Amino acid sequence: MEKVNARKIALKILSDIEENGAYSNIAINKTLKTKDISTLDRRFISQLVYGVLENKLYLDFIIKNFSKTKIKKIHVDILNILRLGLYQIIYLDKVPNSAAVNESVKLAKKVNFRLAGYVNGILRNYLRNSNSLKLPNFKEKPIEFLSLKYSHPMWIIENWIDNFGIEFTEKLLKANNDVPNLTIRTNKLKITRDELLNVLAEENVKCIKGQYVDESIIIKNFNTSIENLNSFKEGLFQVQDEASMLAGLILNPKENDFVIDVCSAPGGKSTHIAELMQNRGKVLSRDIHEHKLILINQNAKRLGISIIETEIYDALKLDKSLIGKADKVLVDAPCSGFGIIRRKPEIKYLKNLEDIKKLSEIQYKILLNASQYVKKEGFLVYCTCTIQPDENIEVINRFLKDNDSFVMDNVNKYLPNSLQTDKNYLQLFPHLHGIDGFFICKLKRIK
Ligand SMILES: C[S@@+](CC[C@H](N)C(=O)[O-])C[C@H]1O[C@@H](n2cnc3c(N)ncnc32)[C@H](O)[C@@H]1O
Repeated sequence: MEKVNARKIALKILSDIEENGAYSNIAINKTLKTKDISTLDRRFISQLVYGVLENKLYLDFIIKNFSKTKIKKIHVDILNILRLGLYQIIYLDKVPNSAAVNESVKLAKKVNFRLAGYVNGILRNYLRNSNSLKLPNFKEKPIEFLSLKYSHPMWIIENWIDNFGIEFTEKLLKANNDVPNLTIRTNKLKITRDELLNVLAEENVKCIKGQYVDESIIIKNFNTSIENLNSFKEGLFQVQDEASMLAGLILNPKENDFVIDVCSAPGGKSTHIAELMQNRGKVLSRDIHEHKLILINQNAKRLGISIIETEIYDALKLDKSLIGKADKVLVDAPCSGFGIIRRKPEIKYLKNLEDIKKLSEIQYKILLNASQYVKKEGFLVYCTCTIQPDENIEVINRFLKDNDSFVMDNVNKYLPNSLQTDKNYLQLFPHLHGIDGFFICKLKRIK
């Protein structure tokens, strides 16, 4: 195995995210898949990338304090080298401070020899004077304090305090910086969960049963690419969080149903739905992005599913040929993604309140079109991986106000005891449920 420089790889991934808008999970997987990297280095690279993204506002607060050059004027690689160095100093006990500084200086020399001294100066200055750095006082400036402590933009914190209260918000902010579980869904067309647990044990994968869903398995301490496992190649499972699996279970598709999934790529839910239907009937899986439809076909093939038909289609346009045709329709709408900040920490810095407003308009229009495809007595499930009420229950309330042919179908009958809710719909939060933040609501067409 060739010697790799984990910090250099982490730097490249961070700059790719910052400059090219890459998603962290995809950028990390892509890099780790193509390189022969030891388990230890994989873990270190992921830790560095996620650590910097999770704590970016706090790290930048420190840099602002010790740098004469304004943050915006610092070369992106040098800024990320500073963030990486500070992250190691503050959060990684196993990395000696001297190593964090020296390795950062070495990296800086490769970017621009003259800036190595600048990097060295800031990191050493922080080490000497870290005690002088104080966060704003919580009582006087709670939003600024929380924003820096947990590195979330102030507008999100204000919004969450308005919606959920301050104590709830702080717990949510803390959970958003935790490492999420890697969870997989047993492909029950091919294997039972118990059998899969044995197969994975033989492949030296440590795992336990999931918390809520019968087909779920949580993988522990796994740092090589999951796609290299034979069990994956043979289609015995699909990577999917339990929150997403619950959407399929709440839709509750039956054998020989006709199901339409209007925003379906990369096919996590479509393939689950097809499995729940015993691969009998039809799932029409649509998406606006053609390149993403390929992923659905690849997943379906690997999982041994033949009832999924993929089609490029803009869900904002009504397809008259499908009106009243489907037994069940799924709208897994494009959303802010604020339920999965643990998986993609960069998204908290990318969206603003205006984006949320625009998204809720799109979500409402997609829901309105999709509702027309549902047969009488058929069902419509609307879900998102966000916790914003304006993208979730407010979209549903607006829809129900305008459409008296639908009523809410209580989700409790599809849920385990530990997820029973006093609402008709399900809103999951990472700090309360230990899985992704997710919203799921089921509607029934009554006329
Ligand atoms: C939340 S993701 C779907 C995830 C998928 N259901 C799964 O479980 O794997 C939302 C999807 O909506 C798609 N999308 C966004 N706008 C769309 C539109 N106007 N019409 C159809 N699909 C759209 C995106 O390309 C994205 O794949």
